[in-house]
Amino acid sequence: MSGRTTALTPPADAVKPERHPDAPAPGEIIGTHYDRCFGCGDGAPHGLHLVTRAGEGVRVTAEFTVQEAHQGAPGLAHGGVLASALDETLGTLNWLLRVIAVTGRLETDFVRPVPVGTVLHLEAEAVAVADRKIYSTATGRIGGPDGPVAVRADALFIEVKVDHFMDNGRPAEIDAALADPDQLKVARAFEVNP
Ligand SMILES: CCCCCCCC(=O)SCCNC(=O)CCNC(=O)[C@H](O)C(C)(C)COP(=O)(O)OP(=O)(O)OC[C@H]1O[C@@H](n2cnc3c(N)ncnc32)[C@H](O)[C@@H]1OP(=O)(O)O
Repeated sequence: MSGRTTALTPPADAVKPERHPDAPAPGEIIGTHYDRCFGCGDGAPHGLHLVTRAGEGVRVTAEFTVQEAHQGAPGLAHGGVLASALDETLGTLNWLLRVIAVTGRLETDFVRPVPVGTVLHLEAEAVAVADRKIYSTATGRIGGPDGPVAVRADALFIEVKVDHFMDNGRPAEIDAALADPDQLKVARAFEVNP
């Protein structure tokens, strides 16, 4: 039984999120948006290396294998790492909406312990939009995509302008990302859909 805060209940005037016509097709892998992203980047050695796929509607699925570097208690995944996996999966929904957004609130239930070596099967869905606010929900299952729920989260993402990253990120990484000759990579590093 989970008690959500009112901040995660969509207001009465919220609408159903609409998948953007140019969103990746269902089944398509949504590649990493930034090489050094802890959630999905290949250049983050202890990162989660999450592989996310577009689903139907405004849904995504992802898989994350818990590594030794992700432990909290001996042989068990750290709760913060599991919350990160949920956050990353939820964040990827914004690619399907073609909206730049950041996590404002993330409420996580830890239902079952997750041992090292486990594949966490994640699924997320955007459920409502109200102005700049995007309400979404996610689960992480173990033992297979239809296995028992080990973690779940509800989240509120807030739409931002690209300036959010330019104004607040450390200049060294911003400059390095902007210097990439691959314009697609530059756009994606700042979470702008191509
Ligand atoms: C593929 C991509 C993968 C992405 C990886 C996963 C995503 C992430 O982890 S992003 C990183 C973590 N998040 C952050 O760093 C965000 C830090 N926070 C901020 O920058 C700001 O607080 C920000 C942008 C969220 C909101 O600030 P601001 O733009 O000034 O919005 P503000 O006017 O305060 O709020 C807008 C609305 O959202 C609501 N809101 C804002 N924050 C919250 C919150 N924490 N809880 C509930 N409601 C909130 C406000 O109440 C307001 O609602 P209303 O319009 O009804 O009055």
